[in-house]
Amino acid sequence: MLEFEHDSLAQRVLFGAGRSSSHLAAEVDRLGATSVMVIAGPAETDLAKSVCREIEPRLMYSDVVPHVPIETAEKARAAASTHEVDLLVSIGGGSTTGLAKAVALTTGIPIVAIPTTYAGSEATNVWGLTEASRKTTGVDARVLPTTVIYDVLSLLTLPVELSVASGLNALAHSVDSMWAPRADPINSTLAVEAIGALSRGLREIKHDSASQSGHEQTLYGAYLSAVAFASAGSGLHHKICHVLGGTYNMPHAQTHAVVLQHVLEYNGPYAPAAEQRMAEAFGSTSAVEGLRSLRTELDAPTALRDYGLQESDLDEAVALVLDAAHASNPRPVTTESLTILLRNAWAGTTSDQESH
Ligand SMILES: NC(=O)c1ccc[n+]([C@@H]2O[C@H](COP(=O)([O-])OP(=O)(O)OC[C@H]3O[C@@H](n4cnc5c(N)ncnc54)[C@H](O)[C@@H]3O)[C@@H](O)[C@H]2O)c1
Ligand SMILES: O=C(O)CCC(=O)CC(=O)O
Repeated sequence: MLEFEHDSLAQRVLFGAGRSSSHLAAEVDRLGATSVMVIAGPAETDLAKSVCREIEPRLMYSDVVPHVPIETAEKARAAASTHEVDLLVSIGGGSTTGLAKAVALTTGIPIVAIPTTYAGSEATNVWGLTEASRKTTGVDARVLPTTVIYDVLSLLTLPVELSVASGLNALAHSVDSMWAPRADPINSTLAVEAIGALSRGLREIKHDSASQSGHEQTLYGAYLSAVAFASAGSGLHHKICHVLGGTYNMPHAQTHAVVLQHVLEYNGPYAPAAEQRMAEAFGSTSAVEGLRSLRTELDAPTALRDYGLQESDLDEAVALVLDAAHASNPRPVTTESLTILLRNAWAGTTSDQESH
């Protein structure tokens, strides 16, 4: 029996290599904006100047901080108010999009997002803010960018390690969508298509870090993944990464890249239909094996301890994730099972090697 409720988010998506500048000018015109605030971190300033060459921004704003601390959000909101901004343009990764969303959340100012990583925040109505070492997330229609402009040329500068980690962040949106609280046949289908595109694209990028077709496939897969994630919600994987990012200031993409294999190994046997569909998308006999061999080929990040998590943080992290873990998970999550999962992710060992 097929029975589900599905909400699709309305958004304009413009995809084209070398088109970001003209697409942005056309969108500013279409939206009738007269006071544009461009948000781009210091490393993306030159790119932003180039992308904005056909418009006249009122303000170029570069105070971007990972995980959007509330103080950073408040300063950006004040700048938007001082300059009577009527359109936000974010040019950068998820941290930059996240800051634009924080401004939109309290002001309702529309966003045009031009992503430069595969994080996918541009396609979701999810916001995140960090206050006193705790990350809060929420869903609000005001933060969904009105328009997303994808230009693969803005991603060719990504170092291969960051492409891999960020691409695996996108892959995690898809895999987790297969068992997240609002998983349904529509978001599962998007997720499966995304897994195929991301696997192909990332292999091409690993072979040639400036491969345009590799980045294009990965960008397409990242968009589909984010749409699936926005629709299906956060599953166990996202709950874990949310705690690790917000509480221990772990780097977002690398954390996702490490944790994904452990969550897939944990849940896969308890979700056989999803596992089978993902296996086909990976072109493998099982999803677990498909992800394992992709990660090996990509030389993906393997251990959370390499990214700043201390062994002494693990017990607290387990407790925080358990508080947030959703009952929809296909396999029950207990203190013991989560401790093993997180300890393995911390040490970079697999469930059959068990770290102690
Ligand atoms: N709200 C959502 O739906 C959602 C979804 C995914 C991620 N996020 C949030 O996004 C943040 C992580 O985003 P991220 O992983 O993109 O990291 P990021 O935006 O912090 O960027 C990581 C690094 O990559 C650099 N960079 C970005 N684009 C580049 C390019 N094209 N070439 C070279 N360097 C480049 C940046 O300068 C930065 O140093 C987290 O805070 C996460 O919570 C939110
Ligand atoms: O915007 C946020 O910080 C919360 C959503 C998020 O980070 C999704 C993810 O974990 O990739």
